[in-house]
Formats: sequence, C-alpha cells, structure tokens
Amino acid sequence: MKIVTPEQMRQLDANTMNSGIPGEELMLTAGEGLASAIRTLASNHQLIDSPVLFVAGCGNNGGDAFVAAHGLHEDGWPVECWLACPESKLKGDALIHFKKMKKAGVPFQALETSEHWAHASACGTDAEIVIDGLLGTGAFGELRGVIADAIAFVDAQADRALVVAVDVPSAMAVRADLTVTMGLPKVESVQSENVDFVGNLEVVDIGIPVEFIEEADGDSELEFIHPSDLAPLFPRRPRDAHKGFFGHVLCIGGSKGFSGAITMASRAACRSGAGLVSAFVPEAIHALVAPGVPEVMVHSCMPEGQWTAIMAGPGMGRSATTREQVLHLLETSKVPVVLDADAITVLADHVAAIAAARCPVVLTPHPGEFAALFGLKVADVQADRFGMAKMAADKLGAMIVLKGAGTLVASSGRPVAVNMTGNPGMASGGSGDVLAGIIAGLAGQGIPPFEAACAAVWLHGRAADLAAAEKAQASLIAPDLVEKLSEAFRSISCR
Ligand SMILES: NC(=O)C1=CN([C@@H]2O[C@H](COP(=O)(O)OP(=O)(O)OC[C@H]3O[C@@H](n4cnc5c(N)ncnc54)[C@H](OP(=O)(O)O)[C@@H]3O)[C@@H](O)[C@H]2O)[C@@H](O)CC1
Ligand SMILES: Nc1ncnc2c1ncn2[C@@H]1O[C@H](COP(=O)(O)OP(=O)(O)O)[C@@H](O)[C@H]1O
Ligand SMILES: [K+]
Repeated sequence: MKIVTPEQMRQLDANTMNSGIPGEELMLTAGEGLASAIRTLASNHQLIDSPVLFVAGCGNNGGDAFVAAHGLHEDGWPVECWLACPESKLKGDALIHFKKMKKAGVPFQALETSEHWAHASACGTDAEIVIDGLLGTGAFGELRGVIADAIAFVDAQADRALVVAVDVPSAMAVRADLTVTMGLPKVESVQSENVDFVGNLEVVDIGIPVEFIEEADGDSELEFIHPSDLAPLFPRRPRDAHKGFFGHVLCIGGSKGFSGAITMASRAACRSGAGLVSAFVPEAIHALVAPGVPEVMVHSCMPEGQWTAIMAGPGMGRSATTREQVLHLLETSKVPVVLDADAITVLADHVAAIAAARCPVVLTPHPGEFAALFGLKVADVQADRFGMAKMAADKLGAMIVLKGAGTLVASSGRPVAVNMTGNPGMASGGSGDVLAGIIAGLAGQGIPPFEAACAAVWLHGRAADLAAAEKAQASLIAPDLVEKLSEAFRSISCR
C-alpha cells in the first residue's frame, strides 16, 4: 500500500470532496472506522464495555474522535470526551459531529487551561482505553497553548492504559499502542525512530476513489504491508487439491541443546500451509525433535526430496559444518533458500557466496546478525535501518528481512516494504525461528519469495498481537505465535 505525506493526503481528501463526497461524510467514515478498530482492540484485550476516554483537539482530528465516541456511546459503552479547547473554537465538519455527539448525550468537558490539565493529571482517569484525537495532519510549528498539556496527559496514560492515536500520534509525542490512520499511511508513521509512538498501524478505508490513489505520487521508496495486498496471495484452494499442490519444505537446523528452534520453525512452516515439511537435524537431537512435531518428517541424515523451498539456520550453531552446509545450499539450490540466525552469521566472510547464488535467497537477520554479516555496529544499523536494508539487498542480490519493530523487507529495484504488526512481547527467544518457518512455508507453496517474506512478517506480527492481547506481552512465548497463526490467517482469508 502506498505511503503519503500529510500534504498528499490533504490533496487526496480535497480531490475526493471535489468529486462530490462531502467532508462531513468522509469524517463519518473515518470516525466509524476508528470506532470499529477500538471495538476490535477492546474485544481482543477482553475490555469490552470498559470505560473509553476520548481526548480531542479543535481540528478535524478531534472530529474523527467525536464520531467514534458517539458510535460507542450508542452501543452502550461508558464513554467520555475531553476537549482541549473552548467549545466555541470548533468549526466545520468537526463542529457538526461534535453537536451530534453532544445531542446524543456523550458526557464531555472542555479543559481550556493548563490548570485544568494539571487537575486532570492529578485526578487521573479510570479509562482503560484512551483516544488521542488532539492533532492530526494539520499540526504545524511548536506546540501552542494547552495542547502540550493535553498531549503530556495522554502520553502519561500509556503507562497504565491502552492508547489509540487517531490518524497519527499527536505531534509524534504520544506513545500509542495502535494508530488508526485515515485513507493511507503517513510517511512519518513508518519511520524507524517513531515505532514507539505509532505502535501497530491500521488503515481505515475512507472512500478515496482508487483512481485518485493510483495517481497520487506517494513515497516511491517505501510501501506499507497491508492485508488487502496479501489476500490475493492466498487464492481459494481447489476442492480436489492434495498435499502435492502446496510444496515440500526442507528445514535444516538444531544442535545439541538447541532442539526447540528447529521444532518451532518446522511447525510454523506446516501452520503456514506447506503441503509437506521435512526437517534435517543432527542425530543427537533427533529423538527430541521428532515427537514434538508429528506433522513433520524428521531425519538425521540429509533426506532426498523434491524441495520447493529450503530453510536453514535455527539452532544450527556457528560451526564450520554449518558454514559448509550453508555454502553448499547456496551453490546448489534451485529453489528459494531462507537463511536465518546462525546460517547468516557464519557467512560473515563469505557474502560473495550469497551474491553468487542462482536461487532466490531470503536473509532474515535481526540487527545483531545484520551487523555481524557486514562488520558494522548494531547502533549504526539501527540508525539507518532503511538505508541498511536497501544496501544489503543491492549488494547481495538477496531479499533482506531486517527484523525488529517496524521490520523491513528489501529487494533490489523495488520499494522497501515496512511492517507494523507485532509487539515487544516478541522480544523473547524463538520468535525469529517461527518467522523463518513461515517464510519457507509460504515460499514453498509457490508464493514469490518477496511477497512470501512480506506476508510472513505481517502474519507473524499479527499472531503475536493476538497472542499478547490474550495472554499479555510479558508472558508471550514463541510457541504462542505458532498457535495464533491460524487466527492471523483468518484476517486475510475467510477459509
Ligand atoms: N476532511 C478531511 O480533510 C479529513 C480529515 N480527517 C482528519 O482530520 C485531520 C486533519 O484535520 P485538520 O486539518 O483540521 O488538522 P488537525 O490535525 O486536527 O489540527 C488542526 C488544529 O490543531 C491546531 N494546531 C495545529 N498545530 C498546533 C500546534 N503546534 N500546537 C497547538 N495547536 C495546533 C490548530 O489550531 P490553530 O492554532 O491553528 O487555531 C487547528 O485547529 C486528519 O489528521 C484526520 O484525522 C479525516 O476525518 C478524513 C477527512
Ligand atoms: N519490539 C518488537 N516489536 C515488534 N517485533 C519484534 C519486537 N521485538 C522482536 N520482534 C520480532 O521478533 C522476532 C525476533 O527474532 P530474533 O531476534 O531472531 O529471535 P530469536 O533468535 O530468539 O528467534 C523478529 O521477527 C522481530 O521482528
Ligand atoms: K492524533
């Protein structure tokens, strides 16, 4: 999906209104989309009917919040709206929707001075979901008046409640769990330095005509991984399909003491729709791996097979044997090869072998593995994630999945794709192994490797978000991601 600047979005909104859709209606669609996202968030977190506080500014960003507050109030939720300006400052579409909200009986109060906000901060709120509708794409210059106080108040709620930003986190100074953006994602929201403010990023279709979007310039170097782009990758399975339709994936990895990594990776490949999955593990751990994954054919000698994708690395160890095996794969494979973890690190002095491979290669480094591969410092990688991913893809002729919040997928000659699903609960051992298995599972059933990597990072993050909502980020473990993959798939496919 295209990513735009605030100016480009304003132009798209204006063109849409000129084409006959009134601003009031656009705002209604935006606000309804926001309400729907809040309902889903609350439902996933078992917070249905919990108090929701809307904090609104005097512009159209506040207008979206009024529509959503009104909608949830009609559903019977305990909703309240705090206005960070006098009522008399509201105008246009926002005023229209404010009046409707007020008429419907949504409790509201105007907090017009810093003293009001100091009092609000001292008293706090019992709301478990707080909505930031203070500033959107119309923000400019230094923060003026009480908006700074209101922003500080909302940001402080992030320490105890779920925070949802409307369109963009206000002045990029509110730490949101979820940003519900209108129309198209905005450039600032996908920049690496802002991941802690934006949280997950969801897009509301506000009815901008497709031809206007196609004509818009947008960012030519970046694209946003959106479920609507992924759905076509998973067409209806023919009724008479059999396992041979969906490929045979080989997963190589594991070593003494590290049997879990390959177990999780190969199970993730199965859960991603591969027809058959085989694993090749050292003899020493065969008896540990095999019973854990009855759906996988586990071998302790290199098996023969008509592989459609090969994945190597999880738990493999950084030995000379690993290096030899990985170099052999790169030299001989004709099918997509996904390299993760140790299979990446052992190539530090052999990057030329990646460039020389004749098969599609997908590398899934976390910033540490990326730094090790190129002899860089992790801080330098993180300081320019976009540039680094692009550089690696150009240099190695491989697809690079640079992991971490705001995972990037880069391939030479095309825009870098950015993913905004996932959460810090994934910062625990094994999460990456699951991702490598998903990519291989998807590539193995014939999805082109770049698209497979994009779909995999989205599904992986989505599974983690569903799991965290149910079990809490702190107690998330990698097998939860595999378990929640089914539900993640449901978000892009009804079957
Ligand atoms: N019809 C549409 O186009 C659609 C728009 N949509 C929604 O509208 C949003 C854009 O709305 P917008 O243009 O009204 O701007 P918005 O972000 O609400 O802020 C403007 C207000 O903030 C104030 N302000 C600004 N900077 C400030 C600062 N530094 N410090 C303090 N105050 C500051 C400024 O006050 P001023 O000081 O200028 O009086 C002004 O009143 C967009 O993000 C989306 O959510 C959707 O509904 C889809 C349809
Ligand atoms: N804060 C975070 N936000 C989003 N995703 C995260 C976060 N922390 C980790 N992840 C994801 O979890 C996975 C961790 O992978 P990795 O570091 O290789 O773990 P392991 O080696 O233990 O399997 C990656 O896909 C990464 O993008
Ligand atoms: K906002």
